[in-house]
Amino acid sequence: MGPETAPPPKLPCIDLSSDELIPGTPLWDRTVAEVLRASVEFGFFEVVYPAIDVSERRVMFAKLAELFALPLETKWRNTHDRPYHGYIGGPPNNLLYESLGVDLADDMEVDRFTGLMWPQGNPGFRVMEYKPPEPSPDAVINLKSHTDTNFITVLCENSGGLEVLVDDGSGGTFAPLVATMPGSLFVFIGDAFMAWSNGRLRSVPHRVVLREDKPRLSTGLFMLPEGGWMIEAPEDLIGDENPRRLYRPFEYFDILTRCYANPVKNMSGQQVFNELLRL
Ligand SMILES: O=C(O)CCC(=O)C(=O)O
Ligand SMILES: [Fe+2]
Repeated sequence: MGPETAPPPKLPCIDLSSDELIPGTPLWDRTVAEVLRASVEFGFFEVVYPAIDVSERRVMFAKLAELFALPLETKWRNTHDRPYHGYIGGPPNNLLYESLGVDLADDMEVDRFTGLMWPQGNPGFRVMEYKPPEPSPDAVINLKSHTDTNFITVLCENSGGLEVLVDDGSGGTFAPLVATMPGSLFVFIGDAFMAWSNGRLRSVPHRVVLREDKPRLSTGLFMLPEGGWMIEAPEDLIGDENPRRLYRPFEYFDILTRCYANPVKNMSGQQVFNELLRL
């Protein structure tokens, strides 16, 4: 048997598709309140945002499949001195998960990346491919449970497999994130945002489990703070609920390095924040 997963509960889904979603309108204020509530209660939400239409997504995922089909030697060219920014996965480490990162993905960086990989353009996102287990009678965890260390992650995926830890009143169970609309994106609050918000927003453990005999492709936009700055919760977020700062000031890349310094690959970001920074 594969890892256990709960049936899908009602998870937050926020509609950002309306042209009338303009700052200052009641619709804007209601939507902001929904985003805040989902970030506090769940630490993630689905976004209905059909700006990338279904056919564009199909083209993008076909390109990504070509990208991951490149020889390993080509993908290895995408190196980076920061953990989790270059190429990850592939043999001999993990046959079931691969990812390629493009840092500060402006036009120049995307050109540099595509120059390494390909002559044509590609979106400047970290892209992930998960291979189904072979043969695949059972579900297999392709990406183990973790919280994201950064501020905000936006995921765009071609098929299911993503699961989040939801509170079931007895320590939590993993529930599949099933997109309610074909154009949906998934947004996750990361540990750095949790600490910056003085523990108000939640960073939620999630994982990837493939149950179908079909590879999963996913692109992620990972919003990180700039290096070299000390980050701490603003005064406004110290109040009735949390009358003092919960986390020490931190420099983001120092924390990221500590997450990956652990020999058993990584302490989860949440563990690092809680063990090293919690006041
Ligand atoms: O495959 C995905 O969409 C999730 C990837 C993920 O959770 C991560 O890279 O932090
Ligand atoms: Fe993640």
